[in-house]
Amino acid sequence: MKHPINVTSEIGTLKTVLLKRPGKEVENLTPEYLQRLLFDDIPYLPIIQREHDYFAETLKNRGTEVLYLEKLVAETLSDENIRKQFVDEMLAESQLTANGATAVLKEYLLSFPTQEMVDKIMGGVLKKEIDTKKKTHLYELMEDHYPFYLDPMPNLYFTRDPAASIGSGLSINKMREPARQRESLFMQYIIKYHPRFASHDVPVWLDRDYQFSIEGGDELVLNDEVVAIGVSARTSAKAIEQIAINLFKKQDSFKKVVAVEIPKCRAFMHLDTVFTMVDYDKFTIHPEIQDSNGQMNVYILEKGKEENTVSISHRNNLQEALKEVLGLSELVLIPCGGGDEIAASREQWNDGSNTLAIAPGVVVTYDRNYISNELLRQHGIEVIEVLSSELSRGRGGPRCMSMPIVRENLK
Ligand SMILES: NC(=O)NCCC[C@H](N)C(=O)O
Repeated sequence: MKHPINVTSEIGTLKTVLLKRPGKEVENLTPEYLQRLLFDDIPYLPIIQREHDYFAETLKNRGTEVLYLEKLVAETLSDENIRKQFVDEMLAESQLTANGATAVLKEYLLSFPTQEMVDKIMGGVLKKEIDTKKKTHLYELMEDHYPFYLDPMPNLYFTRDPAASIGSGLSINKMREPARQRESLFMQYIIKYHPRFASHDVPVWLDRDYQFSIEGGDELVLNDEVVAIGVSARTSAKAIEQIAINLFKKQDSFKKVVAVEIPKCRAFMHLDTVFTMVDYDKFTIHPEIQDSNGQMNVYILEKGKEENTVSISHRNNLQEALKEVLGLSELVLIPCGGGDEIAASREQWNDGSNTLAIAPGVVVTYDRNYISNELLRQHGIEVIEVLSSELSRGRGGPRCMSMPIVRENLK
């Protein structure tokens, strides 16, 4: 059987992708905890599901195999011992909001059939679901208005971020925000125990035990030699240097990691919210990541002379740096919102720069970003629009909502 992971570009024809259909976790959002759970509003579940199904159908209609995270996890946990081990680990990482809840929660979760258990872990467990027994301890008698034992994971439909396929392996990410840190545990189990992956010894370039954060929205595989990684609010310079060292050592096709520094703010949380690749020589960009002279900090990391080191050189122009590393004489940056101050800002907020390429020059985008979409078309890109009223409330677009597992290699 062929190796189960193969991603050697951002734009090669998308053969297999991992999605997560939004579920109960989205309905467990309340205004009080929105900020902490990294949402700006509460999506309406039936509509966000309809929009997500439309997104999945769009990909399937173009020949992409769609895998669902929630199904892979349930399949992974079909063995009783692995299931118990997973629940233990998940509970240990869940910073339970009441002392002594672990044992009772474990029993509760394991009482469900596996798929229901997985959906419950993802959706969150309310205290009132299991608070039936007589309260005997002081802490149990104390008034506590926090509703959850296990927090919901509403950001799971952004499958891009907890892990990223690079070449034949992946990074399983230490995520920056507490609200998302448990998400990458699912991928760790899938890679280790799911029959599709387990027997293939999938290389892990950086795993979730690494001390410094990195998220998939910052990791862009430009070709089989070059990876671009955003230095962002979510991804640290230290993790970038370490993954570069590991990639140069273990996967010999990768020669360069381009670290692109972007402003550290909520609207630009990952590199892919302001910059994506749409064709061999075309990228979307949100103009605000460059200064008034069109400059920004870009660092090129290459294998160092000593073992486990990198050599680093600085550039201050993204377009020129990309031409250099990709060996191109011309390269186009297509500005989000056409560069108009208001349109750019509005459409970037709604992920106008966050395109998912499904083949060279073919992208999936949100329908609401009509100015950016039109501009992409004017540059010869085929733009396939998907519905976005509710999906966009989580602050991520088509690239964020998809984790490529297999892409065709570029010729
Ligand atoms: N790659 C991405 O930019 N993903 C979007 C993540 C949105 C999510 N609400 C978050 O704040 O992490």
